[in-house]
Amino acid sequence: MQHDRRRERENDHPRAQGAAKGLPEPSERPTAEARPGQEQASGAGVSRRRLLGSAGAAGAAGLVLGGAGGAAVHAATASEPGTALSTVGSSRVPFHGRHQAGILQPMQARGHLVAFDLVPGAGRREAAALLRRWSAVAERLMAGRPVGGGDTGVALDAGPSSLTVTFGFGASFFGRTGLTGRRPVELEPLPAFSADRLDARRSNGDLWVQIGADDALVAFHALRAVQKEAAGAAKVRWQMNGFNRAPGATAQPMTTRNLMGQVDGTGNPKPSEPDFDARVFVPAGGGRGGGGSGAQAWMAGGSYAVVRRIRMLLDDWEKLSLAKQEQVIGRRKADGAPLTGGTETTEPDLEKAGADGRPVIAADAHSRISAPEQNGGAAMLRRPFSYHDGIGPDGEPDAGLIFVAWQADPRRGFVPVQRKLDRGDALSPFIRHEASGLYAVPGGPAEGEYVGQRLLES
Ligand SMILES: C=CC1=C(C)c2cc3[nH]c(cc4nc(cc5[nH]c(cc1n2)c(C)c5CCC(=O)O)C(CCC(=O)O)=C4C)c(C)c3C=C
Ligand SMILES: [Fe+2]
Repeated sequence: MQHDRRRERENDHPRAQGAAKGLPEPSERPTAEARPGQEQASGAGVSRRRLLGSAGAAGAAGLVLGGAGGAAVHAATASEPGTALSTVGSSRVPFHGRHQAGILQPMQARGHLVAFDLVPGAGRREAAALLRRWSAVAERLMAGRPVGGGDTGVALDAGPSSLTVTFGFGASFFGRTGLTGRRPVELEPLPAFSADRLDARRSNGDLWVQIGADDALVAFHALRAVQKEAAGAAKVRWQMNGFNRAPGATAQPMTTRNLMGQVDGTGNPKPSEPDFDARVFVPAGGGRGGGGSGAQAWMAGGSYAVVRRIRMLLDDWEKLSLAKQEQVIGRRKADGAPLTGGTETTEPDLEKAGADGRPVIAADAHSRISAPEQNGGAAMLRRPFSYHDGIGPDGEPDAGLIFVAWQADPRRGFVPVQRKLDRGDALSPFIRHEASGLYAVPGGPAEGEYVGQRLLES
C-alpha cells in the first residue's frame, strides 16, 4: 500500500509527469512552454512589433497581445524593435471554463486578496450588476487587454502574466441579497479553534476576490480595476497582499518555500489522482448539501476557499536549530524529504522508529498530524501566498502565510485537519491564526456568462 502511494506521488511530481509524457526535463524545455492551466498569449520569440504589425489578423485569430489596444499599442510601437514578450509576460489563463481560474494554476508570484461588503441599500440586483462588471473586467485583463476607458495604464507594456481573478461569496452575502435559501450548508461558519487570535475586521466579508499574477504591476492593475468597479455597490472590508517565488527563479520548477524556509505544498492532492476532483470541486448537482436535499446546483464545478492569515513568529522559529525545525515538520528543510528518508516525493514512513525506539517522524510533527491518512482521508488543495507587512507593533516581523485551501466541503477538508492540529501540532508555538474567511467560489462561467449568474439569476 505504502509502495503504491509512493509510486503515485513520484509520478505526480511535475518533473516526473514531464518524464512520463516523454517531455524533456523542465530545464531543457523550450522557454515558450506554458505552465499547466496556462496558454501562451503570443509566440515567444515573436517580436511585439511583428505581432503588432498584424494586429488586425492577430485579433481575428484570437491571439492576445499584452495590453493591446489604444495607448498600449502606442507604447509598444514606440519600444525597441524586436522586443519579445517573455514567457512570463505572455502566459495567459482562460477566464471561461468548468472551474474558475486561480485554483488549479501554479501559484503566482504576486497576490492580492480582498473582501468586500455590499453597501447599505445594495441587494441582489446591485450584486448581480457588480458580478457582471467584475467578470467583464476580469475577462479583459486576463486576456492582456486594458479595461477600456479610464484604464490606469499601470499594466501597459506587460502581457497577461498568468493573471487570474477569482470571485467568491461569504455566508453574509446570502442574507444581504435575500438568498438565504440558496446558502450552501458547506458555508456554515468555521468552528472556533483554541489557538485562534482572529481580528474580526480582517475576517469574512460578503464577497471575496483573489487576484494572482506573475507580475506585480499586472496584479496591482487588476486590483485597482476590481476596486473601481465596486464603487457604489461594495466597499473594501479587508485586503491582504502576498507573494510567492517568481517563475524562473530556480533552475527547474520546484515546490515553493514559505517564509520559514520549508518546502511547502508537497502533500497536496494532484490532479492525476482519481479522487482529486471529488476532494477539491463540488460535483454536478451541487454537492452533498448536508445529505442531498440542500444541494446547491449553482455551485457545480465550484469549490470552497478557506482563507487564514497565519502569522509566523519568526524571531522564535529562527532560534531553533535546523534539527529541531525539521522535527517540528517531520521533513528535511533542504529538500522537503520526509525524515524517514528518500526524496521530496517519497511517502513518509510513519511507523519507522529510531534507535531510541521513538518514531522518526514525531507524534506531533505537523506533516504527520495533517496527513490525509491520519484524518479519515480529509484533504485540501493548499495554494497560499506569503505576506510581509513590515514590523508589527510588538516589534516582530508581521509576516507569515495567507493560507488558502480549496476543497469540495470544508467540513471534510480544513475543519477536521485544523481541529487535530489545534490539539497538538508542534508548529503551533511558532504560528498565530490572525484572520479567517470561508467563501463559496462558484464554478467557472461559460462564454457569455458572468461569475455567479447561476445563483443570482435563477
Ligand atoms: C488546517 C490545515 C493546515 C494549516 C492551517 C497549515 C498551516 C501551515 N503549514 C505549514 C507548513 C507545512 N505544512 C505541510 C503539510 C501540510 N499541511 C497541511 C495542512 C495545514 N497546514 C496539510 C494537509 C499538509 C500535507 C500533509 C500530507 O499530505 O502529508 C508541510 C510539509 C510539506 C507539504 O506537504 O506541504 C509544511 C512545510 C505552515 C508554515 C503553516 C502555517 C503558517
Ligand atoms: Fe501545513
